[in-house]
Amino acid sequence: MTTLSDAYRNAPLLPHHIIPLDFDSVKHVPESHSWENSDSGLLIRIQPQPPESLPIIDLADPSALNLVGQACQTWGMFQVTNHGISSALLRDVEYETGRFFSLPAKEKTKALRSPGGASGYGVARITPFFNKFMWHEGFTIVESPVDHAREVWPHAYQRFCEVMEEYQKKMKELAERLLVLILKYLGLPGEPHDLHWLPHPTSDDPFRPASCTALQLNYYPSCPNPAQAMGLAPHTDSFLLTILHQVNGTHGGLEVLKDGAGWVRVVPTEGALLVNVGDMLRIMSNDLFPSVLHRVVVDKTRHRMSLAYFYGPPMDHRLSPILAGGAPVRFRPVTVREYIEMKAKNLDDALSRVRVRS
Ligand SMILES: O=C(O)CCC(=O)C(=O)O
Ligand SMILES: [Fe+2]
Repeated sequence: MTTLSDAYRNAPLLPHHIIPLDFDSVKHVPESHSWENSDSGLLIRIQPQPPESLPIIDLADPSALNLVGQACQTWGMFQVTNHGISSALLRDVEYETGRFFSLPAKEKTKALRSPGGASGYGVARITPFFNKFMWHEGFTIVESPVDHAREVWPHAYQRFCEVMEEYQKKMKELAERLLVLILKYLGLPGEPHDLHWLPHPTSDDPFRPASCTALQLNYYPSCPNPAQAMGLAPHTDSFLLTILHQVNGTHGGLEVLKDGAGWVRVVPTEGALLVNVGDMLRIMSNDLFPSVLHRVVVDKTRHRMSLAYFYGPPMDHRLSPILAGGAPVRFRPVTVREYIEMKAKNLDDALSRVRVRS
């Protein structure tokens, strides 16, 4: 079985594309992190639209299937309540995430991601595609964080690992529950034999192939001049679904590029989780669902944390559009592994490389 690390091994990163700035040590935004004069023009701040337009869906609502499907189609993003993740578990992951990021830089770098690795501490994986660095630190967990956590806390790593593993387990259940709804909405018939990695409604197959997942802990320190900085540059997520928990109450920081409306601020709803469509679901939906560009802006006085759980099919699964009603095929088949490798080398161009018709 191939793993996420195998897919990244062919696109190793340079050390300066892994080690974050020691944000505690700077009083001004250094040139390396100032997007103000960058030619990308990404920093244009468009007046945010009213936040209430992003759908909030109660998963206990009998019409959840249609509401989720429609939100995927119009926004590619929505918030969910009644998601089954306890507030105690959310508090625990927030605490453990904060415990890691509040360590001195020297301690955090003990968990540094290796150049060709998928997991560990480091800058955002999209960094090499931009000529400026982001106001961000990340910690990626693929399955168990134990190897890296043990480097940081040789005698106190267990709690961190237990909490992160429990959270991933619950996130996986939620992702699969959402995916079953979404695939039904797309008109997928009863028991598709090529999607046997999804849970069966009545019997659990112990030999079910492992889906490809990762948990990304994000930390955005407060910034002396937020207008110059970029928390996370615009990108789309690669996998089928991302489930995002935004920590720090309601002040937000995430913005989504909405067709015709510009950058719209996503204000977190207390207790809700945010779900967004990734490129792989865009492929499976034959372009019906957009995988939307999103970015993060930073704040002068408050740091922000978020936890993004990425869920995809097993690495060897061949993604191809589910066709209802004989629509023309928009994407050629591609394996999960091929797509992740393409994205690691081409970022925004990856999707156009599998597109056969626009
Ligand atoms: O921090 C956020 O709100 C967004 C994080 C994100 O987009 C990601 O990790 O891919
Ligand atoms: Fe993202």
